[in-house]
Amino acid sequence: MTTIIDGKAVAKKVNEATATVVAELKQQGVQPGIAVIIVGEDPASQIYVRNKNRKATKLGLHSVVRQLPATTTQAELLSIIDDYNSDDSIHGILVQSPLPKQINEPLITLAIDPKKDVDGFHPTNVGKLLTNFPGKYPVANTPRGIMTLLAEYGVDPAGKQAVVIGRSTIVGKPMAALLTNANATVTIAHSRTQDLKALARTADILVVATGIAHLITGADIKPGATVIDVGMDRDENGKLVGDVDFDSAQDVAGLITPVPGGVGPMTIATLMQTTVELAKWSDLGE
Ligand SMILES: Nc1nc2c(c(=O)[nH]1)N[C@@H](CN(C=O)c1ccc(C(=O)N[C@@H](CCC(=O)O)C(=O)O)cc1)CN2
Ligand SMILES: [Mg+2]
Repeated sequence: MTTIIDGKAVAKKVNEATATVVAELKQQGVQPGIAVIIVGEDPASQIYVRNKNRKATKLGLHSVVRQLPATTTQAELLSIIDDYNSDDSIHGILVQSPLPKQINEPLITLAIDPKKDVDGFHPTNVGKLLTNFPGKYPVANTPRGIMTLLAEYGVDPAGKQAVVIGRSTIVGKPMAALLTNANATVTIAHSRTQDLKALARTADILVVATGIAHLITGADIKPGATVIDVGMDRDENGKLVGDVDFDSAQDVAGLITPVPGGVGPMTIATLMQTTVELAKWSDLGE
């Protein structure tokens, strides 16, 4: 029997908890605020940003979307980030990725106040994650959301073999750090990994974040493994599919996330959760 992990249901649960915390914070005179900056007209990014704004407003947050033209310069973007860094009504700042090529993305990440870095991409926060630093700091929302899914479905990473395919700053690297901190034995694989599929078959927990449609099939999965598909790809008919071939994989996996409806919904739910935490930590000094 394979369990299909219901990301929508878990996201709903996370959002309900967030709404409760927002109501408590408002009683104490604090309204958590998020600013999302988007540069250019990438259609997928437009949808994600609209969904973030809708969800934030629905949960009672103060939500600002700053739409900038694709021709925005590095200096202009830095100046806008600076404004939000010193705006007390904003607790979380997010610059939607990808950015146009004239923008130096690492320098943008560095410009965000680490205390308002709701994506958890600032090197200060990445360093804290990597060192399993004590205390409170933001962690990248997609991998954090995946940890929430694992916990909800009773998958304890401790002592397990985990393979993370993909080494991005948004998913692969923070995912590997979170699994390591949870006492899994973690291997990061990527496009230069030799015999990737044999490695995938060693995983008790397999996280796939490559952007290659159907890279992993049932034949590459250890029977009973937990398979987490972060991919959002288009197949030859333009249909949204994952990096895992769900049809063949679901016969082999113990637990598996679908695309859509698995990891995706957790990204925005966890983003809202993180924004509210940042507000709590800064305004209530927690
Ligand atoms: N600054 C950031 N940029 C980007 C991030 C990020 O975390 N921070 N992540 C992605 C895009 N993303 C949010 O920004 C995102 C992607 C997917 C989903 C989602 O809900 N997916 C659904 C399917 C949606 C569809 O039908 O197209 C699902 O998988 O069920 C939410 C947010 C890149 N940029
Ligand atoms: Mg404040």
